[in-house]
Amino acid sequence: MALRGAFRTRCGLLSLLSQRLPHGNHVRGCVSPFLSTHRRNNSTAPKIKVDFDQTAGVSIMTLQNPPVNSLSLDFLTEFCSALEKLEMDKSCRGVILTSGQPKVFSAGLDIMEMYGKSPERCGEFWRAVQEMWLKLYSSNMVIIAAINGSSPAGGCLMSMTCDYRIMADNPRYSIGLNETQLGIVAPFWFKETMVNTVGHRTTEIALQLGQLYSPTEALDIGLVDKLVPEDQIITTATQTMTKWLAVPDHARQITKSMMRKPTIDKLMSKREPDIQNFVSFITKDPIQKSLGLYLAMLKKRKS
Ligand SMILES: CCC/C=C/C(=O)SCCNC(=O)CCNC(=O)[C@H](O)C(C)(C)COP(=O)([O-])OP(=O)([O-])OC[C@H]1O[C@@H](n2cnc3c(N)ncnc32)[C@H](O)[C@@H]1OP(=O)([O-])[O-]
Repeated sequence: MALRGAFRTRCGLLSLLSQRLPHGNHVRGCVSPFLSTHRRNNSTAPKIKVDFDQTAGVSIMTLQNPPVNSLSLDFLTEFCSALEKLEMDKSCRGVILTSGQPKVFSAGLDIMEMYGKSPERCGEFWRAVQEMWLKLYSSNMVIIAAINGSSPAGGCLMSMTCDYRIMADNPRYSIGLNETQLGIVAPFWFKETMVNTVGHRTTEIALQLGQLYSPTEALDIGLVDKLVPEDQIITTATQTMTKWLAVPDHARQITKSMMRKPTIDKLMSKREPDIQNFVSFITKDPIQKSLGLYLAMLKKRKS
């Protein structure tokens, strides 16, 4: 499998571091204040904030898993549950995904979930990653990403599952599937999501290099659809949503499904082997060593 190839590389760690309609006008949701602390979120505070505008039929899902919205098992479980509730609520036709953390949309998969964990736990984690992707990519709702910060790896994957991506025009932010830079390999469904977004050749280059793109570069290759000043990102996402929701739901949904079904079916038919493949790869000593080095590097860069 593709993952095996990663053993041949010593990690490239060092190089990285440089949907119906509504009544009333009230806002629903599990509203809680953003955590101001810049520490790992081990608390039981909600990791997702959902604000539902019933008049518009649109929810804003704000990721709030400090410090960097990494996708931990707890986060993924809560996210999938929140998304499923919205999916089942026929009055909700659209979702805007954004971050409540400064500078970061999502740092991708929580590396701590892949480091020093048992095979059983790694398998549970990977099933949750698959579930997040399946729920987002196959959603009947219009999903717009308001990418107000960096979005590497799993963060980029999450963004790519959306129907439209608006990114804050800040050259300090980056987005891309940088897995190879950690000495790990993006699985086939990460790869196919990117191919479906930017095309085969661009994906080939991007994935091999583990390329992270600036907002301008991401717009150039079609990884994002629009750049706006950060303070206009939610307004722009809301305006864009109005345009998308003007299209009859059934026609848009069937079209979306036609575009995405082959990739979704592929993962559905290979879920268990994909989990086994991930577990056997990630628990190998050289891969664990790579992840350990990368984590150390992240901390060192901070100090
Ligand atoms: C087959 C598998 C496919 C894999 C897919 C993936 O998504 S793999 C994932 C690939 N993802 C990446 O390669 C992204 C790596 N991350 C980054 O590049 C940067 O954190 C940033 C640009 C997202 C934000 O920069 P910033 O200057 O605003 O923040 P900062 O850098 O100061 O970090 C603050 C704290 O968060 C910690 N931490 C960070 N990320 C992760 C994580 N994913 N997980 C866990 N922890 C993480 C960091 O160590 C630090 O901890 P400390 O010392 O407080 O205990």
